[in-house]
Amino acid sequence: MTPTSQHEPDFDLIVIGGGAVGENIADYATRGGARVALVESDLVGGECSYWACMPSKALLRSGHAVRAAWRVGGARAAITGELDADAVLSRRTSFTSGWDDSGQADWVDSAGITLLRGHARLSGRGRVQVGTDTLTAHAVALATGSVPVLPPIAGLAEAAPWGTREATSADTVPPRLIVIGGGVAGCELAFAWASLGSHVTLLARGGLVEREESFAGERVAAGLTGEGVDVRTGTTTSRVDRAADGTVTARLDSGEEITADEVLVATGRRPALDDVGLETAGVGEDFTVEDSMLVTGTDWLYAVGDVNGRAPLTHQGKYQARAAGAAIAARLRGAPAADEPWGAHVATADHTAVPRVIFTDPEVAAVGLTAAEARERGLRVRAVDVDLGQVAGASLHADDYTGQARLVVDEDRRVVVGATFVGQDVAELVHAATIAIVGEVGLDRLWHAVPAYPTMSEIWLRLLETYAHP
Ligand SMILES: Cc1cc2nc3c(=O)[nH]c(=O)nc-3n(C[C@H](O)[C@H](O)[C@H](O)COP(=O)(O)OP(=O)(O)OC[C@H]3O[C@@H](n4cnc5c(N)ncnc54)[C@H](O)[C@@H]3O)c2cc1C
Ligand SMILES: NC(=O)c1ccc[n+]([C@@H]2O[C@H](COP(=O)([O-])OP(=O)(O)OC[C@H]3O[C@@H](n4cnc5c(N)ncnc54)[C@H](O)[C@@H]3O)[C@@H](O)[C@H]2O)c1
Repeated sequence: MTPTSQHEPDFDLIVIGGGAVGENIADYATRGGARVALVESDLVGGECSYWACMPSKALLRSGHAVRAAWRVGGARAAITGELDADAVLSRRTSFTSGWDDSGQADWVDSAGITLLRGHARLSGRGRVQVGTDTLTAHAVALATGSVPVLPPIAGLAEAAPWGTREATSADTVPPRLIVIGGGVAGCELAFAWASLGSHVTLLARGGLVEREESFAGERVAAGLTGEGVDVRTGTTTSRVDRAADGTVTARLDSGEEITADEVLVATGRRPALDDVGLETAGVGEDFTVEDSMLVTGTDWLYAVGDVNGRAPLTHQGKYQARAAGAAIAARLRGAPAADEPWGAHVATADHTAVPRVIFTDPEVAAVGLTAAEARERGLRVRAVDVDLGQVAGASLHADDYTGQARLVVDEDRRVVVGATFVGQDVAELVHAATIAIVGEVGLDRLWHAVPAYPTMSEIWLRLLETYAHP
């Protein structure tokens, strides 16, 4: 990537894709002194701002607030009406700025980044085509995100189902909704629309949120059922049809048919690599990246965020972007990259310390490895489980609070390698666990991290006590 060409290229760095990740690479590289162009074909800000994290969490939040009050004696009496679905939808819209990206485009401009609108395509080393223009750069970063996968269910494509974009931007509540997919998006959106008054049927071919500890999926299923969702696990959908009156019918392998007003498909995503010209860079779609996000086998092409498939979450993509943006700027200056593990220019935490929060009720907040994953990696681990409801802070938080916490402890190093909390409002508990894992804080030292009384963080004390006295 050394700037050796005879003609100075148009930019030091061209970033393809202006989602949260692309914006961050561009920003960090610009701060490091690079001349950067950011190319976006749709809305600057990408999926997270307009059709994913922000609108989905806004759809969920109002229902969580009402249930939280309902669970506290005294506060319950103050709830005298129903959730106002129209107001929830309009609050959701405010979080997307009405799907208007001018605020984010202004920020790009103010950060000194050149914003180009249009579809970008690689056309060889350091060359990017945008419309009829071909631009050159020392380095190119792909931050094109991911696209939904439509499963091969007969009739499904013709039935024009909702994807997550439609489910996060709809402005009316379908009276009946079928959700296909029991992963994170399926569970969150089933919960959101049920809380807004839709009668939701969730069709999962296995269990729910199966990448997490199994108790997480079981508790999420109970939460969904409590919200009125008809949860069908271990179910295969063999056919979907939309009738002339607009209703949709899903036929299950059992022969049962379920009819609804809309069907949402949330069955996973794949890297967005269609028509990006990867072949012109001599790279296959099964590429891998180094920890600085440099595509293996190249010295100028980076792939950051959902597109590299490492940890498809906004916070993790932005973390990769900070590392990659700074690494690119350093390399352009001819400075050595800090690419040793945990250095400033690498995303080491992707391998061992990715935090995940599922914003259903109960919430699931987890980081690092599940017990099963740790064992698959050959670690000798012990799982320590504690009932979250035992903690004084939790019982104050909500009457009859129920929840569960698990630490996964590496018995050889006596450090935490995984943690999972399931219960109302546990999202904020996970960062302490992330710090313990990243910092490799020994269990003996963790005893000195005293949780304030009476907070839910006292769960840490119970977990350490249970570890010491199983
Ligand atoms: C329903 C849902 C809810 C989610 N909730 C959360 C959450 O709560 N927390 C969380 O951490 N993560 C969440 N995620 C995941 C999160 O949305 C993604 O991890 C994140 O958006 C990835 O950012 P990105 O910048 O890599 O990709 P994207 O946000 O997809 O941005 C990529 C951008 O590139 C543009 N682009 C693509 N190809 C080209 C091209 N050839 N030329 C020019 N531009 C191009 C696209 O238009 C897009 O704007 C959720 C995902 C979904 C589907
Ligand atoms: N709170 C959050 O952080 C959050 C929320 C939503 C999405 N996301 C991100 O977005 C990504 C995509 O979410 P997702 O839920 O679509 O993916 P996912 O991979 O979490 O879940 C996909 C689900 O679909 C199921 N599935 C696949 N094919 C199927 C079929 N033919 N029939 C029935 N079920 C089928 C899978 O078994 C799995 O349960 C996630 O990986 C996550 O990174 C994050």
